[in-house]
This record gives sequence, structure tokens and C-alpha cells, in this order.
Amino acid sequence: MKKIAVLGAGSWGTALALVLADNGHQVRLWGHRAEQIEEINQKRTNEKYLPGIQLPEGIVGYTDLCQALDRIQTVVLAVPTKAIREVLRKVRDCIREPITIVAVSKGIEPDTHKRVSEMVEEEMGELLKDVVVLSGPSHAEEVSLRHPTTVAVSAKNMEAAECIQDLFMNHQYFRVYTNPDLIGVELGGALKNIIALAAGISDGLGYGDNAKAALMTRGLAEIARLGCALGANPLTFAGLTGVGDLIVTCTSVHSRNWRAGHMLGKGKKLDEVLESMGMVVEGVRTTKAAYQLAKKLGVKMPITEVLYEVLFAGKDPKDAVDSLMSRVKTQEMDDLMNILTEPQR
Ligand SMILES: NC(=O)C1=CN([C@@H]2O[C@H](COP(=O)(O)OP(=O)(O)OC[C@H]3O[C@@H](n4cnc5c(N)ncnc54)[C@H](OP(=O)(O)O)[C@@H]3O)[C@@H](O)[C@H]2O)C=CC1
Ligand SMILES: O=C(CO)COP(=O)(O)O
Repeated sequence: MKKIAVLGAGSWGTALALVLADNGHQVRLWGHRAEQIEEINQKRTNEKYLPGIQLPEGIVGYTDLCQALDRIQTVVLAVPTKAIREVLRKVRDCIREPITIVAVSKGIEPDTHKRVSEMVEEEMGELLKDVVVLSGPSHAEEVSLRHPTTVAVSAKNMEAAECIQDLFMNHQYFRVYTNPDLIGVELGGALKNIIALAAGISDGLGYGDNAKAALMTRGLAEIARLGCALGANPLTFAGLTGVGDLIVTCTSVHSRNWRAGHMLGKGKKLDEVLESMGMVVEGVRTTKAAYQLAKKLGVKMPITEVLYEVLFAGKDPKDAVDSLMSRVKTQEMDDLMNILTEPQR
């Protein structure tokens, strides 16, 4: 039995706290809203983020970050990517010994183009023992119902990743693989959110399965192109953190990214969509980061480019689809063959 702190009492932090508590660990779930933490401790529910779920006794809610981190060696970081730097700066003020951070957020930072593990390294410096990334097809809503789920963990230090594999592995419903390709694991989880937004738009416009299959397949091609330009192993994109997460996010009503896209396709404006969601839609910031990266590296990402125009330049979603369909003819496997035959960085 270990003591673990989970930072971020939203959907994913609470669902992962539940897995860890089911595995017999003592879990301190930190959140910044007093009334929500009181609800977790008094009623054993977190109705806003996981309606109808009864939380195990092994989870104790905290609003005081330093208390939550007292004598803790392993921290699960489950806040939106936008909040990571701010939260880690507070963490640094609470601890004296290096800790292991399990990073479960999915995104790329605009402008710096940092992956989550890179942001963690930058912010924690010498107070970081290891950063392990956990990613894969895993909606919090289904994990909290204890429905069978698979994820992968990755790190520069694979021994640390194996320890985290053991921590989360639950033989009834939560199966954890290791994957040594840290870059690929992080990029697959972050970039699929862009395609999920696009798939939601397509569904919102009333297009059918053909259009969504096209977006998912050609989306995976552009994820792999950018990923490989950044040093990922192309095979990772055929795994859980690549196509696996792409499937779950593009085809599920649980997905916040798909739901936001669906509203955009129905004609709502981005601001009102984000306001009405009440939960993080990571794909919006990641679209900006991927658009910038694609331009910088000269990587073709047509779906990301038109989505960027829809989100940030007022392009009509229907016109975005038309501009994708009217592109010059090309050979389907051209770039993919280059990825598979050229040595990766
Ligand atoms: N939900 C899922 O199924 C999965 C999510 N993820 C990833 O996990 C990350 C978190 O997502 P998710 O849990 O869904 O997001 P939610 O929107 O459900 O929850 C985010 C939580 O973080 C809190 N938060 C936001 N900013 C801060 C801050 N500055 N300080 C402290 N707490 C803060 C929010 O508080 P408040 O209530 O005040 O907004 C909320 O409790 C994302 O990167 C997402 O991509 C990964 C896999 C699955
Ligand atoms: O990453 C997820 C599932 O694996 C959750 O996706 P959303 O953030 O779109 O809900």
C-alpha cells in the first residue's frame, strides 16, 4: 500500500484516484474548490465531474496542497495542460525531496511546443525524480464504472514506468502496458484531440460514417507525419496511445473534444461552446500548437490547418470540409512510405 497524491479533482483525476483506491492505496485527491472537496469527503461523490459514481473510502479530498503532499513520493498530475505550470510552481513550494510525477494530461503547449513531460521537467528541476506519462483510450466515465480499459505508460527511465504500471494495474478492469517511445506516446494522446474536434464538426454538419472514417484515417496519417518529424516511432501510432485513443475520442459522446466539435458543426461559436462545456477541451490549444509546429517543420497537416482556420480565423465549418475535399490529387501512401523507410531522428 502506498500513499499517492492526485492533483486535479476533475473527471480524470477522480477516476484515476478511484483506480488507485481500488488497488488498495491511500489516495489524497487535491482540488482547489472547497465545496467540491467537502462533497468528496462528506458524500463520497463528485457529481459535477463523475455523476452517479460512489467514491471508495480510500480517497480523501484535500484543498491544502502542502498537506496533500506531506510525505508523498508519487504524484499524479491531472490538471488541464494550461494549468500545469501554475500548479507545479505551487508544488515546488511544498516539497523538499524529489518526487515522481505521473503526467496524465494530453496536450502540447502553444508557442513553446513543449510536451507535458517537458513542461514537468522544466518546472520541477532538481525536485523531479522521474516523470512517467500515462495515456491511452480511457474515458473517465467508463473507468469510474470499472469497465475494461487499457492504457500505456512511458518514461525516459523505464524502470520508473514499470513501477507506475504496477501501481495502476488492476486485473479486473484497468490493464497497463509499457511503451518505451515517450515522444510517440505523448504526441498520440495530444494530437488525437485535434482530429476528435474535426470528427465532431463533421457529425454536427450531418455528414456520416464515410466522412468520419476519412477524417480518422487521414488524421492518423498527419499525426504520424508530425510525430515522426519530432522523433516518435511510427509504430506507436498504431498502438493504444495512437489509433486506440483516436478511435475512442472520435467515436464517443463522452469525448469533450468530439462534443465541442459537434456544437461547432451545429453552428455555435467557439466561445459559447467552451463556456457551455464546463470541462477542459484540450484540442483547441493543441490545434494552435500543432499548426505552429507543422509550419515550422514543413509538415503537411491539412486537417489541422483547416481546423485552425475554423477555430481561430472564423472559417465556416462547411467551407473547411469543402477545402479538404478540393485539394489536389495525391497518392494515399506517399508520406507514410517515407516515414516507414527513412531513419527517424
Ligand atoms: N476526462 C478524461 O476521460 C480524460 C482526460 N485526460 C486528460 O486529463 C486532463 C484533465 O482532464 P479532465 O479531468 O477531463 O478535465 P476536467 O475539466 O474534468 O477537470 C479539470 C480539473 O482541473 C481543475 N483545475 C483547472 N485549473 C486548475 C488550477 N489552476 N489549479 C487547480 N485545479 C485546476 C479543475 O477545477 P475547476 O472545477 O475549478 O474547473 C477541474 O477540477 C486533460 O489534459 C485531459 O486531456 C486524459 C484521459 C482521459
Ligand atoms: O483522452 C480521452 C480519452 O482517452 C478523453 O478525451 P476528451 O478530452 O475528448 O474527453
